[in-house]
Amino acid sequence: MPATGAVLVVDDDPAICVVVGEALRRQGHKVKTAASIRERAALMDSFAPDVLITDVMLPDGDGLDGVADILAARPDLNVIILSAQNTLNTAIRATEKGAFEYLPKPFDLNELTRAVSDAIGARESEIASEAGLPHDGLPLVGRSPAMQEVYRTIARVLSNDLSILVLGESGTGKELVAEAIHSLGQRRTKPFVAINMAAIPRELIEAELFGYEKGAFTGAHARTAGKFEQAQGGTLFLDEIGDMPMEAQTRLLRVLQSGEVTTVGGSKPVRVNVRIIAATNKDLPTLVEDGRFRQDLYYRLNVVPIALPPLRERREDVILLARHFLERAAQEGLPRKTLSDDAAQLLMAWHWPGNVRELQNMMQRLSVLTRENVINADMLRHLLPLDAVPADFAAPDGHLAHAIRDWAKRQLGIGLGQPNRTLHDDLLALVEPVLLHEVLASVDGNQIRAAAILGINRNTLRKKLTDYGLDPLSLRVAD
Ligand SMILES: Nc1ncnc2c1ncn2[C@@H]1O[C@H](COP(=O)(O)OP(=O)(O)OP(=O)(O)O)[C@@H](O)[C@H]1O
Repeated sequence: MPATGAVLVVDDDPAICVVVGEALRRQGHKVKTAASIRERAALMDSFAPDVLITDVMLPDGDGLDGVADILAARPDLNVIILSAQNTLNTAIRATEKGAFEYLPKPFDLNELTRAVSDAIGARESEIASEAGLPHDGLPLVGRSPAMQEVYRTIARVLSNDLSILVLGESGTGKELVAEAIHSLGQRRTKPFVAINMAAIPRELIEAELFGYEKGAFTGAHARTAGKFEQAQGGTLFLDEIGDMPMEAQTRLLRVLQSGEVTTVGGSKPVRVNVRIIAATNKDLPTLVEDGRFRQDLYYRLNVVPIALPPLRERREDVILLARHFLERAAQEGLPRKTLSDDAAQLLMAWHWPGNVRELQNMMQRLSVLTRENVINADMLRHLLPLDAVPADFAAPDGHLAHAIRDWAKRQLGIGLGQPNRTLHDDLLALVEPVLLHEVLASVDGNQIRAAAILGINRNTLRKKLTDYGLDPLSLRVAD
């Protein structure tokens, strides 16, 4: 039996209070709801919950403000933050305030109820320290679910020294993630040192990493500290770790195990205290299988993996990133440019083989090269290889976006003056059954596989099928 307790749900959306409240009551929890910070304060005293679930944007202020004070008075309380502002900033603020869990909206109800059970079960909940982290100038842009997952993991590793392995194609932001962990974490006053295994001749890697003594090899004129020593107290970023030669891997493993480095040609070990963040665009398990990467080193580095998906798998971030880079160019003194709707569509349709780096370069070029202030699709086509967008790729997405725009315009026209419209749900009710049907049909009605492809929980899928009256059995291919 999962542990049960008293839960206070604070959200100004009555629908969320009802749905979440019901789900928690079904699990045996006692639930009360509040719609504002004022109501929350009153119930904190009279109801004394074990878990507080609170939204951030509340009618009378920021739901996160005050959470640290509540926790100071009730250190045993577990706080779960819900937020529609799905940025790294919110994730970090939530963790800073000592929140047990942060769930971006829209959240999965099963995930929320599980978080409540975990919170009540975990008497020793890990409350992150009041580190006083900076809130401005956060480097990572993007609000896609994939980036939110990245933010949540970053927020969780700021107050510890666990080794991180950042995975992702070239240009997805792996180094930026490493820098963010360093500059927001407890080592931020110490050095961040990066070394790229693919950029250094193989025979020099050990000397670069561990340093060398005078005369260790031709040209070694003086004792030189390696990257480990340079990063003392801080963070060492080992980029392209999959390209590290085997001998260097063995030596690296020994350093990680002993916490000591010995320079090339030296004999006296030096104690080092560095946090390791490694990154690769290679499939390390395959390299391990092929005998090209040490399995023990892989396990040592892969304590907390952070996977950055390619940009084409988080298209909702493309426009946000594009605008961010145009704005940055403007701040650097280049003319300020904006994107027209059709330019934005074209950018969304491109498959971004070079990921965020490609998008960034493109925006910089546009800032310099276009004379007009508004960049339209024709200018993009003229200047950039975007006319190479494959027809079968761009067209369906483009048509879909057009269709949705037309539909939304129509609905907004119809709905003028009518309150309580539910446009978002109406659209979902139109498109979701089609998506579910196609995916289920592609896997012969197998709900487990369909849920995996869709990236949603199996129970969520089952509920949606019931809601839409879809029958997966009818999709089975007859033998
Ligand atoms: N989410 C993001 N928000 C803002 N800028 C980003 C983001 N992701 C990447 N960038 C920018 O894109 C460029 C490429 O990112 P980065 O160098 O971190 O990628 P990488 O995955 O380490 O690439 P490589 O594997 O080629 O070393 C950088 O200039 C970085 O600042």
